Amino acid sequence: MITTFLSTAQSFSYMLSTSTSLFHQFPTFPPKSQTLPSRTRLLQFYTPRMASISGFRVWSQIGQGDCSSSSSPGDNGFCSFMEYVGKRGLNVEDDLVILLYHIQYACKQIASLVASPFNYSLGKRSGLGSAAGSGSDRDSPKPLDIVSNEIILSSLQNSGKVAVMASEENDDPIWISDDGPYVVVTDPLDGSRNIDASIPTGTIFGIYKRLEELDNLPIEEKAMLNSLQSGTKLVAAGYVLYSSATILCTTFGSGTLAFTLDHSTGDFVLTKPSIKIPPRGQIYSVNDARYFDWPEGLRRYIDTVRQGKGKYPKKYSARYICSLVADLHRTLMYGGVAMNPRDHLRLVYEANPLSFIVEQAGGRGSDGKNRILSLQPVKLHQRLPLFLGSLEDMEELESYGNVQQKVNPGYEV
Ligand SMILES: O=P(O)(O)OC[C@H]1O[C@](O)(COP(=O)(O)O)[C@@H](O)[C@@H]1O
Repeated sequence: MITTFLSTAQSFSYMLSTSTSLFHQFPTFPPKSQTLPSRTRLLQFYTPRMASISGFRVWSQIGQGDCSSSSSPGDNGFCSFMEYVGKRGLNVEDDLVILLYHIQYACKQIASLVASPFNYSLGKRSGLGSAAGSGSDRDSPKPLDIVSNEIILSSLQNSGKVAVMASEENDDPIWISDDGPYVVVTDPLDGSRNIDASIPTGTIFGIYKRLEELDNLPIEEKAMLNSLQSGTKLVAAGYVLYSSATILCTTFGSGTLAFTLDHSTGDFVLTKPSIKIPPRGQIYSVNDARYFDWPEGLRRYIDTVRQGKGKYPKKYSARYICSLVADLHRTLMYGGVAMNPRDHLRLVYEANPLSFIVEQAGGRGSDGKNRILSLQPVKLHQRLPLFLGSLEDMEELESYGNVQQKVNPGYEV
C-alpha cells in the first residue's frame, strides 16, 4: 500500500516538474503516446450537428458553436476554447489569452488526475504525511486538492501573466510577479471530500486586473489588497466540472458559455454558446439534514415549495451532490436554487466567481440578503451563506427574509 502511495506521489511530482518546462512550449494534450484512436480524421468528413464516435452516431450541438456571431467557426465546424478567446471569437487581450491557455491546460491536468486509477485514497487530508516515514528521501503523497493547487500555481507562474494568486489552499496570497497584469483567485479542487466515491468535483477561478496603484506597497500588503477586490471588478470567471464530461463554463462579462473537453483531441469545444438559466426551476439543492438548524424563514420556504404551495404551483424536487460546482452546474442547466445557508463557502474564490457566472446567465447570487458581487471582501478566507439560482426562485426565497443559518456547529460529514 505504501509503495503504491509513494509511486503515485512520485508520478504526480514528476508530472509537476515536467510541466514547468512543457508549459513554455504550449504542450499538446493528451500526450501523443496516449492519444485515443484519432477523431481528427473523422472531423475531415464532419457534417455539422452530427458526430460519429466509435461507431455511434451522436446528435450534437457541436457545430452550432460558432466562435462568434460575426465570424465563422473553426475549419472543422468546431470552436475550441482557445479559438473562442482568440482572434476568431471574443478577441480578448493577448495577455489574457495566454493566461487562459495556461489555466485551461492546468484544468486538463487536474481532470486526468481526478480520473486516474492512482489517486485512490489521496483525497484524504489526514494520515498521509506519515506514509513516507521519517528519514525517507521520497516525497510523501499529497491529497488531490494540494496537488491541484500546485498544478494551478505552476501554470500561473509559467504564464508570466499573473501578479498574485489567492487560493483556498494557501493561508495568504502568493506573489508571483511584479509585472503580471492579472490577479487570479481560485479553489483548485472543490468538493474533494467526495473524491473517493468518484463524485463530481470542480475547479473555480476568477481573474482580476492587477491594481497598478498599489505597486509601491510592500509585497504582502499589495498581494492581499489585490486579492480582496470586489466581485464587480472581475474580468473573467470560470469553473471546470470534472464529471461524466469535463465542462469548462465561463464568462467574460457578456454572457455565460460552456465548453466540453474532447478527450480525443484535448480541446475544450464550445457546446453551449449562450447559457440562460431558466427564470424558474423546480429543484432546490441544499443539505437538508441541517433542517433543524435552519432559521424559520428558510424552513418555511423549503416546506412551501416542496408542497407545491409557492408562487410556482408545482412540487419541487431536491437534488444535492454536496459538490458546489456540480450543484451549480445542474442549477444553471435546469433552474432552481442551489444553496448553502450556513457560513461555509468562501466569498473571494467561490461565491464571487460563481455569482458572476450565474448573473451573466440571467440568474442571481446572494447571501440571502445582499447581492454577492456587491459585498466588499475584508478577509481572504471569508465565509458566508450562499444562494445561487433562477431569478424568480431567488426573489421568492429572499422574500422569506430569514434564510441565513446562524447555528453552525461544525458538522462532521
Ligand atoms: O457540508 P455542507 O454544508 O453540505 O457543505 C458542502 C459544500 O462544501 C464543499 O464541499 C466545500 O467545502 P470545502 O471548501 O471545505 O471543501 C462544497 O463543495 C459543498 O457544496
